[in-house]
Amino acid sequence: MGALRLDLIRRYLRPHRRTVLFGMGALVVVNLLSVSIPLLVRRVIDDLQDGFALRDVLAQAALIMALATVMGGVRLLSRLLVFGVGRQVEADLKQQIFDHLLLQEPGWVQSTGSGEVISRATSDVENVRRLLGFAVLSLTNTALAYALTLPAMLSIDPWLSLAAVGLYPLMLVTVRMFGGRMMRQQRRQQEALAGLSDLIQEDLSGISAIKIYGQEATEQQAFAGRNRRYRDAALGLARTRSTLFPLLEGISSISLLLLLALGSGQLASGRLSIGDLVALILFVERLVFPTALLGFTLNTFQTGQVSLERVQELLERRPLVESPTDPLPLRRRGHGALEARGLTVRYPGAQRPALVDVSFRLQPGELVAVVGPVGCGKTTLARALGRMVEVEPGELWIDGNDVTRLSLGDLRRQVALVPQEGYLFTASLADNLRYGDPDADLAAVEQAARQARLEGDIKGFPDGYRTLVGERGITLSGGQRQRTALARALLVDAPLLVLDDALASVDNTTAAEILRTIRGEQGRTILMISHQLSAAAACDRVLVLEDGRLVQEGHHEELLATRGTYRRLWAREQASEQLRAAG
Ligand SMILES: Nc1ncnc2c1ncn2[C@@H]1O[C@H](COP(=O)(O)OP(=O)(O)OP(=O)(O)O)[C@@H](O)[C@H]1O
Repeated sequence: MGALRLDLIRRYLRPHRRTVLFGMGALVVVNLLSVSIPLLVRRVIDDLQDGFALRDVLAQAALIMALATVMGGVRLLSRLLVFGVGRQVEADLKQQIFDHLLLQEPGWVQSTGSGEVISRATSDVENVRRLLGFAVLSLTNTALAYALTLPAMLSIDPWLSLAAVGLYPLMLVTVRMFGGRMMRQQRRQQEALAGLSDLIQEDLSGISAIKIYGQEATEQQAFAGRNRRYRDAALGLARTRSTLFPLLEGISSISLLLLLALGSGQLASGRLSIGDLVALILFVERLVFPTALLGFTLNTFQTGQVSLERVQELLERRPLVESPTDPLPLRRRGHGALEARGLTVRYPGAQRPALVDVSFRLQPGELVAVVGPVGCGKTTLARALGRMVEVEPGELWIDGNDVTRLSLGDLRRQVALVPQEGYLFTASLADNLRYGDPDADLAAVEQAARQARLEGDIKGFPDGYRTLVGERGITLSGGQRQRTALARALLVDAPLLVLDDALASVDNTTAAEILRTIRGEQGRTILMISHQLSAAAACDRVLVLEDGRLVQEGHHEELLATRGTYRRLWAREQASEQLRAAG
């Protein structure tokens, strides 16, 4: 176990210290009451030896019952208070993690893996909740139980008391031994269950592929394997539990027997009253639960500790791309002038940069294509413009402003990025379209849909703009998805529009119409990344990238007349089109 992060525990508990203190106070009351009850019972029994007075006995019994009831109520209160703090910290942490995740750049989320991030935001946070709720409560309770009960027992008969609780460390050791195994088995069972649900989810999403390739039997086998693993994990856990609990009961019964055997000797010799013996029995019984629980608590501390660190590591991760602390004020829509001055972008951990010393200028209102072989850095350029990857100061300028000096919010209002695969949220089509501007009215939404040539498709949808799309909604075709993503970006009305192969699934005539409309209506600068050189031919200018470098720049005709990458790519495209036409 690493060093106990008391600093973190304190930090999480600080906002709730009053509640925690109240909870602890309640625990003190509970433990005082639970020590006083056996002492009262002892007095009643001893008084009975001197003669039976019904009224006195009834009065004492009523008092004991009242104390027991108060104790139950206060115990409940202490649990509600301390467990409530655990739940509150859990809710706060989840919110904090979620807010923090939204600050991270997309590349980090992709490289870390959503499974890892989700596990930290859920299971680790739950372990922290158990540490701050259950573990804190039970540790305090055990400490108080021993601190108050043991002196009371020793005052009755020290040797008998020590003999009775002498076996209790054995109980602790047993729980520690089995508890560790139980936790590992619990984790294995959870993982097996997660594996099972992952497979169901994946197979349901990929059901078409399973059918096309006739892989039902393979998938059934895979499922049977995971199902078996889950069953074995669950059985293993049940076996450990059903060994541990009888063992604990056994140790506690031996303690009791020892107490009765030795105590009856003391009774016979008159060194112990019946009341003393009964009180000792009640005390010994009372210590069983806190002792056994201490073992589980130590395990909870151990896992909670690891989880605390994992959650903290996540929360301390600084996003690579952050808003400047003193951003330039930007009050109006810009003109969409863009300039790259020696732009160089390197992905974290990459051997070589994805963009190297790229320089170019775009005048407001220009339509410029970016082309180049696969992996030459086109998408990276699009990401750099929206600062989805880190850009060095002074290398990228929009309307004369260094992009790193603009707040990320302002920058992203100036640059609308349309990716090849626009993500659709499970919501109405209208809400998906107004995602970047939730207050946009229906007229604006309709205008954007018209500009992106999506209107005709929407008329064919069951509920028009109210049609549910995304995971749980209707499936849109590739072209419809792309035009939806484009309309979403148009609605934001940014002066610089970056299309990352965003019209690849749209036919050439429609794509040309869309481009004509969107550049004409609002005076936008458009940077169009494309795999199709025929689309680039219609642009004002073409930038040609190769191996992350800008190798050519000019109009389509000009570039064709020059020996170089563009002419090579063009020849290749023509050849493959001829092949397609022939075949
Ligand atoms: N998140 C990332 N981390 C590390 N390297 C990356 C990352 N994304 C892209 N790269 C690398 O950077 C280089 C440029 O990639 P980029 O996606 O910009 O190329 P592209 O021209 O858009 O490719 P394509 O034509 O396939 O769309 C490639 O070598 C790619 O492997």
